[in-house]
Amino acid sequence: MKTRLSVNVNAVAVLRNRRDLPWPSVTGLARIALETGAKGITVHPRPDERHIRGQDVRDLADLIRSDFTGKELCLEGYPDNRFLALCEEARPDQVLFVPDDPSQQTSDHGWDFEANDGLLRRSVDVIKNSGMKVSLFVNPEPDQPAKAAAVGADRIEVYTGPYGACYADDALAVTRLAEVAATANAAKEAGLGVNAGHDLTPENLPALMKEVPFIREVSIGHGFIAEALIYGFEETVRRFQRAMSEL
Ligand SMILES: CC(=O)[C@@H](O)[C@H](O)COP(=O)(O)O
Ligand SMILES: NCC(=O)COP(=O)(O)O
Repeated sequence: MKTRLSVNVNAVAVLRNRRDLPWPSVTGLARIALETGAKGITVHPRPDERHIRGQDVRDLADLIRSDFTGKELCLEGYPDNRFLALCEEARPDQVLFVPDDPSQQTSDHGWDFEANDGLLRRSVDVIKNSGMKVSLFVNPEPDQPAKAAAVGADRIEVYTGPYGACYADDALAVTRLAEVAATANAAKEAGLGVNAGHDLTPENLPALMKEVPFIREVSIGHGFIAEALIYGFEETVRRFQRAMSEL
């Protein structure tokens, strides 16, 4: 089973929103990524619409549904009524619930399952009853996947930010990678699919894929856009695929 690459295009919307103009085009660049071989698009429509807006979600859902059979849309967000309503409207293939406070700069931690048990059970039910996959963002701690399974998740997404941040410290990277791998193995034992995301790059992906070859999907945004500014979207998809040994 090959690991799927889902390109997160939040940062394209950051650039687009600098002016009251429709370029760079979120759907246009998503199309290039999908035509080049990415298996999906991920977006995080945050409450303040600092980057991805509700209309971007609708446009991406229409694009993938009409032109890219077999490719997937993943929506990420905190399960408030606004986000759940957007998921019901757009019907993505997968929803990732993250515990983000609206004021957070980015997603930088997984769920506190004890404190959010009722919210997660209700929200997971809403999405699964509508026929969409549910993934829950978890810290790289092996006791977390069982808690995700207990509230009904289909998958977890292991937060790989601490691993990605070790780009200059090989010893620490080994430790952080072991934490990710232990969490992924615990999820597999709990019968959950395993996704991974946050601060992944062509440099840190090979070791991750070697250690955890059963990852179903990696979603990559910040590192993807950083590469694409140098190499362009098409070549950057290929660079990530090589790093994932897809080619
Ligand atoms: C869930 C995750 O780790 C990222 O997709 C995050 O949602 C990115 O959000 P920003 O692009 O707003 O930093
Ligand atoms: N779920 C992770 C994601 O979609 C992208 O995270 P990042 O690569 O922007 O850190």
